[in-house]
Amino acid sequence: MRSERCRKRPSQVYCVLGSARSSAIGRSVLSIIGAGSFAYYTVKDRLPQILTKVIDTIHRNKKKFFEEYGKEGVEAEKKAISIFSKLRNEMQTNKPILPLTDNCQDTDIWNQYLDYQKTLLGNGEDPSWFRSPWLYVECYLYRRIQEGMSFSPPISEYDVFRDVKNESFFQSQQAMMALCTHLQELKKTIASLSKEQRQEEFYRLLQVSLWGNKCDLSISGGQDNSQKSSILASLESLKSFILVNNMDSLWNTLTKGKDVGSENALKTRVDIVLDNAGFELVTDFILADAILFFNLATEVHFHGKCIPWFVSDTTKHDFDWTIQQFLAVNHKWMSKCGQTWKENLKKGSWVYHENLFWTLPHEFWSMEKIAPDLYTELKKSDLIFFKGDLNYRKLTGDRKWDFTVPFSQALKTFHPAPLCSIRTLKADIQVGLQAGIGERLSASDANWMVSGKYGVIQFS
Ligand SMILES: O=P(O)(O)OC[C@H]1O[C@](O)(CO)[C@@H](O)[C@@H]1O
Ligand SMILES: [Mn+2]
Repeated sequence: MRSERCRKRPSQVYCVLGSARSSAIGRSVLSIIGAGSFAYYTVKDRLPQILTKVIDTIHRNKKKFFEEYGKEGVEAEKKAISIFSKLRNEMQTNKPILPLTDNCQDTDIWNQYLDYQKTLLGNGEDPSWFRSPWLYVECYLYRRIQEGMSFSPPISEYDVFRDVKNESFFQSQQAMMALCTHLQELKKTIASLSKEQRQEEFYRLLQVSLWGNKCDLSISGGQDNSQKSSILASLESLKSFILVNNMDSLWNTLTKGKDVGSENALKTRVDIVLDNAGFELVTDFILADAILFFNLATEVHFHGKCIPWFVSDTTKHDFDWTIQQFLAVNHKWMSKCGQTWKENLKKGSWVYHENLFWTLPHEFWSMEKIAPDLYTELKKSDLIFFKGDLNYRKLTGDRKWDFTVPFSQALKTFHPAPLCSIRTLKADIQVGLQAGIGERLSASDANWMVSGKYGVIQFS
């Protein structure tokens, strides 16, 4: 039985297989083997914890399913719980990774990727939960959750992370209000701002968007991780935690050949590959709003996920829901923001895109082969922001690069347009550092790569 989510997807071009094989050559991939690594801890503790929360959420919604679908809804609840309990057991007992059976648009790509993983292991051995690349297994879990829901009609369309995403949104409302107020005040004074002041404001909002990335619900195992207070006041003190800060390159890219402040901006397109819904998404909206308002671009294109992903990642529903919340809230500046954002979408100066590639396990350097339509779309951009940790892992192939390897080298062949990662560090991978920095941090703080305390605004 195929779920709506599977069926209604726009048809997209995918080439199964392709050059993924050669991409594995070179640096070794972060693997789960070896107790003590962050990858091992993720699969041993964090992912089962997330799955347990999924089971609890489905159970908590039993009444709602009954009200919506009657007895069938309750049957579906039971079925989903049984599927996910079995899945948790597979994971915890290190069973082989199973092929998908749900017949969606990306099912074959996933299954061929599994075959490919098998060839990498050799000796006819099957990849298992603890004997596979970390990035692959973690992505696979979310795809299995999607499959489990598709086998549980009529509740298949239910987003098992919606409750926790919405809760986290409401927890950070104060911080959102502060941001919206700041933006509206900025808009009032814009005419009197010099080029340098505009630049300073742009930098401020970039940093807000960076620290917004602390708030993901995957690192916290699904526990509340929202931004409670205004982030603006903390920016100065957080500056020293930005390990790579290429904000000048971003400003130069967006202002090159332009008279900043003039109304007649040349057609310029910025893309934001979104990460988490909730506070982070709002920081991205604020940044996107300011980019248009400062005439740094004429269009902002957002890219979201087709299925619930890494707990808090933004889907189309989250995107629309967030704007709806802003429109409905009883706060002058929040609703003003909501109106502007709704109009932007209507006018086409904001555009939302979906593509299945974002919920595949592939490194971005295989995008051109696997999802050529998406690669072509991104080539139209003047600057692409990649938000968050998972995007960074996919940009750099989740490889054990030396800290000083240039970012553009770690991207291998992925160069659709000038791009920038805005990411707090939550996985043990980092490139493009000045010599000695990585070693110094490792000596003073064993968790510096996974705590979310450090960040990068890294341009290529
Ligand atoms: O929302 P983000 O920033 O992509 O982070 C996702 C999380 O998933 C991971 O990539 C793996 O669990 C972490 O490194 C990170 O905490
Ligand atoms: Mn995320």
